[in-house]
Amino acid sequence: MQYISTRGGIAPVGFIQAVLMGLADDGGLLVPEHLPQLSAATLEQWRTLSYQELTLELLTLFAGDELPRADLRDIVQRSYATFRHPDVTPVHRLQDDLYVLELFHGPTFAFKDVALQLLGNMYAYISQQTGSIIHILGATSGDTGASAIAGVSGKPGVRICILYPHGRVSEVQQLQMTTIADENVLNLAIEGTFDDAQRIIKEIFGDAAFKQRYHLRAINSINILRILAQITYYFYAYFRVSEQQPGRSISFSVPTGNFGDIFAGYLAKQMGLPIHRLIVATNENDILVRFVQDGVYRPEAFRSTHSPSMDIQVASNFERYLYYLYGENAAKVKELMAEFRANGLISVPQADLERVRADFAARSVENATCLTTISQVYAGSGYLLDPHTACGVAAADAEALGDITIALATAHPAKFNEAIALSGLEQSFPDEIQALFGKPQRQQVVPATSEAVEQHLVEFFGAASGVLPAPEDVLETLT
Ligand SMILES: N[C@@H](CCOP(=O)(O)O)C(=O)O
Repeated sequence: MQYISTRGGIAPVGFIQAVLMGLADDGGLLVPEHLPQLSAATLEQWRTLSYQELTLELLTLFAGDELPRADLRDIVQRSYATFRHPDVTPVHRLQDDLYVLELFHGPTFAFKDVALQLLGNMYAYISQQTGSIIHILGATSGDTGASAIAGVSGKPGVRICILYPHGRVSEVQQLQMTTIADENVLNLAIEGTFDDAQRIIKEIFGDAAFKQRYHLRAINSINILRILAQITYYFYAYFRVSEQQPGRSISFSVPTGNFGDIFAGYLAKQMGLPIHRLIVATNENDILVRFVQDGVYRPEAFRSTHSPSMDIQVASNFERYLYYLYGENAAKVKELMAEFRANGLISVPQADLERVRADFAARSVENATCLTTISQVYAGSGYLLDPHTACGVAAADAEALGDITIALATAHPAKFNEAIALSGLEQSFPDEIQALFGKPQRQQVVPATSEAVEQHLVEFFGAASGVLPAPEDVLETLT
């Protein structure tokens, strides 16, 4: 399997090069050259696989023979051995036609662990096999940062710097990042929003000389492995629920900010998993909902909400979706992204919008509805939703598709004690989270500019960058 850019400006690269490249060198995003198509017979065979076995089958399709299957199996096994549930991502029936897919059983209690445990182990493997260093730069609105740090912390050959919006993540999210004592971890709290943080890392990754000098790697969902690893749970959940509800049409409701999680569902659908619709569930930062409704993708004023991980205006994976919406036409994507840079919007005609709506429904959920959903679901079932999952459940209710709907439970409520308290509810913290309170924190507050961040990176990554090679220089030792 080869990987190409959504903007068509790079020569195809293999799986490991794609993981290492992160953002494509032409500023686009990497996508597989073709999407594997799965027959009904294959789906039937896969139905009985464990989560780990299913991940191995899916990843083998995308990794080809670039790394030995035994090594890939070992990476997968170690990645999910850290989860607290034997099913890794179990489903829970909440109401008659509504299930939640619990994605929060990993080390940091958020869905990001599913992909970031794997990506962390993949980076450590590449570093070990090639004797090279991995320097990671990532941006977070709260969950990715903690998961990424947990994925690599303490792993030799890997250093990580995370940018997050100062004062705009939950207390627990901040503690999960800043209480890590590992010297390989640097937290920069930037004076801006998540969109500023994401813009800064794209600018830095776009500076080819800087990226190369400091061997920078991505852990955000601009990295294609993030998306590929998240495909598994759509299959796994579909198999579990369709066993219980044979013959029913199944849709997914996905709380989304950066369009990465729902894009993984879209790929699963494109590969042949018979998902009916994907519901885009946002908070009041509703750029994606307005796009599905009006065909216009245009950022508006940023809003702080009870679901801070989705406080995002510019969704980085939207570009990957445009690539598929326009029949894998990289020239068209390049033109649309240039239009976005020049005019601050992308507008699609009605005929194209109909194709969007064949796959997606969309709802934004106001702050007040988010809180009432948490309290009402708790009153009705005793099940405590986190505020992001509450957006997914509220969007599923509002859409009333008549299907079985699986709402992705993207985080554990303990990560968002502020919103739970505002819903009038109390909760006890899992031990791992309780232990964070009162620990010393390490973070530096920096202005929201690439220059300010680059200064810190030079200091943090600088010394090691000159000593050890980049994996690309020694990649043949892997194959
Ligand atoms: N919601 C995310 C924002 C970053 O998204 P990613 O999927 O591209 O890593 C977060 O919690 O950090």
